[in-house]
Amino acid sequence: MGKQKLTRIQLDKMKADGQSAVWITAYDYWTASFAEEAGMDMILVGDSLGMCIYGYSGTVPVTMDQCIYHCEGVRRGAPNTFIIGDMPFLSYQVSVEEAVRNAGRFHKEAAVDAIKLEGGKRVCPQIRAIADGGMLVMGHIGLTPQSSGQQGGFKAQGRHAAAAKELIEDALAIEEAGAFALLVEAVPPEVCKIMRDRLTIPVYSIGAGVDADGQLMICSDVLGIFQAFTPKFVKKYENLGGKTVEAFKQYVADARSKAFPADEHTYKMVDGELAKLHELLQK
Ligand SMILES: Nc1nc(=O)c2c([nH]1)NC[C@@H]1CN(c3ccc(C(=O)N[C@@H](CCC(=O)O)C(=O)O)cc3)CN21
Ligand SMILES: CC(C)C(=O)C(=O)O
Ligand SMILES: [Mg+2]
Repeated sequence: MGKQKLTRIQLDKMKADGQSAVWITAYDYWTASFAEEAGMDMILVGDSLGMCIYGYSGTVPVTMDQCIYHCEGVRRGAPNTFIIGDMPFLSYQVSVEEAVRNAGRFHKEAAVDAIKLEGGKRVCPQIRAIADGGMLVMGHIGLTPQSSGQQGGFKAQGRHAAAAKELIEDALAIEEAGAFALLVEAVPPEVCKIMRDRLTIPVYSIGAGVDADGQLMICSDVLGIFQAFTPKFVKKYENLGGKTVEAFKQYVADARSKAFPADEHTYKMVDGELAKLHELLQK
């Protein structure tokens, strides 16, 4: 028997027990299958795929279709893991109706377990409507890449008392609107701890310190395959970028020197058929 997919009831219990839920992003089949094998509690198919997979400089260009396709692959790779679809820019901002319809698309077309969207009080009507539609919604505050223009770039948030107080009010409003969990990104740990202590729902951190109900990291950062920049909160556990270049260089060298392909990489003609072929070619 494989592992059992978590439910929100278990996620709530993990918070109550002080047990960290650990999750990572994945954008494709094989990363998802490794994440499931490694025992991740959840997988986020982040709109960070725009940067990590497509090479955009931000997440704003990412479309619903791109998110759905990547969620489908991730679901096939991790059939027994709680998967969260990340709603891309303009899939929920225009109206509550569009938000519900697009949240529903993630569920119908990609069999996600929940969706996540960015913003505080200003997206609470959308959070309420999606929850009323029967879906699990996760909030996301602090550094919110889809509004990086307003934030003046990818900058840590809530470092001053007034801004921190606003973030805490956003967190409370998100819980009140019916979110099942909240993600806090690039915020001082003290502020995240206050949210974790004041909210009933789990509060997860990416770059918001250890005093949270769990941790998220981006797979491309953990593996060392994202080259454009390294957020302060990233810990690289591997250098797959460097290892990939090394492997590719080895292949180039072998193929150029004809060390590859070797005999064991080739197919043999059936016994006696080569002689027959030469005979046929004489005619
Ligand atoms: N690969 C990857 N990892 C991520 O964590 C990530 C993405 N992509 N794409 C979307 C956003 C962008 N992210 C970021 C980017 C930078 C910082 C950061 O630490 N910025 C510094 C310097 C900012 C400055 O002054 O220029 C900071 O202190 O806030 C944090 C999160 C998080 N997200
Ligand atoms: C950076 C995380 C929180 C995210 O939303 C994503 O991966 O898209
Ligand atoms: Mg995102």
